[in-house]
Amino acid sequence: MNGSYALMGSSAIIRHVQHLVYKVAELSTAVLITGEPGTGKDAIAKIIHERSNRGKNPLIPLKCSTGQDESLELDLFGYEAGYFQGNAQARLGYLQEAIGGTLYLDEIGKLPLKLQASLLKAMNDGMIRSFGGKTDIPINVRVICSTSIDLEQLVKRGHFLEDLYYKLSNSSIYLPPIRERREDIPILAEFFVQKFNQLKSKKIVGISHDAMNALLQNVWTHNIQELENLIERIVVLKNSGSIDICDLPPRLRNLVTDNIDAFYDRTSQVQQNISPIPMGNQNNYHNVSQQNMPHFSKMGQQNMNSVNNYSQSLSRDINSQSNHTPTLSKGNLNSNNLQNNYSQNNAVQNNYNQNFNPSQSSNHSNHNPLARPNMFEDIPSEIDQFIKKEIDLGSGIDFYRVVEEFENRLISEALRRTNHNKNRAAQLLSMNRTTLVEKLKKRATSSPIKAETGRVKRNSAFTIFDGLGNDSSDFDAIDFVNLSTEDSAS
Ligand SMILES: Nc1ncnc2c1ncn2[C@@H]1O[C@H](COP(=O)(O)OP(=O)(O)OP(=O)(O)O)[C@@H](O)[C@H]1O
Repeated sequence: MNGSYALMGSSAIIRHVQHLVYKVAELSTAVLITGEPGTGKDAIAKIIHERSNRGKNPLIPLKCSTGQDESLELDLFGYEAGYFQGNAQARLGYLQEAIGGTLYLDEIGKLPLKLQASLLKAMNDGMIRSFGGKTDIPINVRVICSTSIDLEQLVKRGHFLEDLYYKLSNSSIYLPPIRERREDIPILAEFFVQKFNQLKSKKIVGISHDAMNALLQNVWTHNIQELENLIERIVVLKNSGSIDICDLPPRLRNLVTDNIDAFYDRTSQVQQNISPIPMGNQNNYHNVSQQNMPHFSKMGQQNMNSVNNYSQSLSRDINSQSNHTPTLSKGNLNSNNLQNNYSQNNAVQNNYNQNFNPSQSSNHSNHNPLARPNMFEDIPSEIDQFIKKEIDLGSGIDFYRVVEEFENRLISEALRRTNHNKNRAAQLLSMNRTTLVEKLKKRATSSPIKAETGRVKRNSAFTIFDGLGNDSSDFDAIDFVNLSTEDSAS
């Protein structure tokens, strides 16, 4: 939990996360932050705490994956003097230390079941009793948790308390791996160069095109942490100049491609292969992604049009930088300086965005699987078609029906894209999970026809929008069935 308090990135995803961070910072409820290791969960927890009205009070971190069950329990609840034989001194538990502030439980999925129950009780009662204590102590503590394991799976297997899961996941933030938001790599890499320039008193001026090209194509199994460690190592070994391809480790040097379009096409295949794999299967995930990594040509190729365009457009664009890059900057790590240095690098980011993010560049508009500025961009045209059809039929438009259709379509699409994970679907739609569940319940009770089996058949509204080539009939049925089981508690 040390280091910078800045949240860097310009992808649609990171902007969405920033939005969620602002929203949950205003609340006092528990927060669950999910994502693979190194995606920035600790950083987000810190920012939420800093931005909340508890920000001036302590943020107490506890890693649930370390220590024995008993010592974790003592850490959390504390003990009175004389509780152990020969132990004279009392010790305050973390829950007490965090009073008025935040307790951050890292890797909550590793918390033993017995302790999960004690934590849930403490959260529900707002009271704890230390070991050897005779009275209950009121605690006003916000709990933020993080996990890189899929808690839903743990609940299903009986390794995690369902009630605790629902209490925590009411406000949840998912951080996708960096390979799903590669647009953020240049900005993060440049940010880390500045960070370690300051910390190590170095004067590295930036990252060359070839080197950045390789960074963009790496798989980053340990996500941002791996990128940060790499940049730190390079800055330590170098004194000045820019980071070039020869400064990178050999496995990265081989990633430079002579054809950036080929890279996008190949990466698209990789992404299609890996995206549906749930968080819990990270090992499989890495295997799959590595198997499918494209074979890039060796370094030194110069015909990377996109990259060359970058340098030509740099001077042209340097004066027209937008402020769209979210930077949540706080804290003690000379963040002002970092931000100042960093803002100069916005130019670099935007140029990389233009060259590597085809959604912002007409040259590549059909290629980019990496940037997802608008996850639902295909939906408005479907709605347009639907409206046209209604008008053509001469029946006019039923305003409320069209609005309802649009809402249904967005919800269905979000669920489909998240493999029916309601937490993530709610995140995609920037709505609370409970709101989503309510809407699904309404949808289930208002129109669908229940079959004898208890499953729910799609109503005609969904058929109208079945134009994506995806058979969503099973999906709708499964979705409503889930409602009566999984969601009845929430
Ligand atoms: N968006 C970001 N902008 C700047 N730095 C970031 C960002 N996300 C993560 N980092 C940095 O990357 C490093 C790894 O992030 P962090 O420790 O928060 O990840 P994590 O998901 O909590 O990892 P773990 O699961 O291993 O605890 C930290 O130094 C953090 O400051």
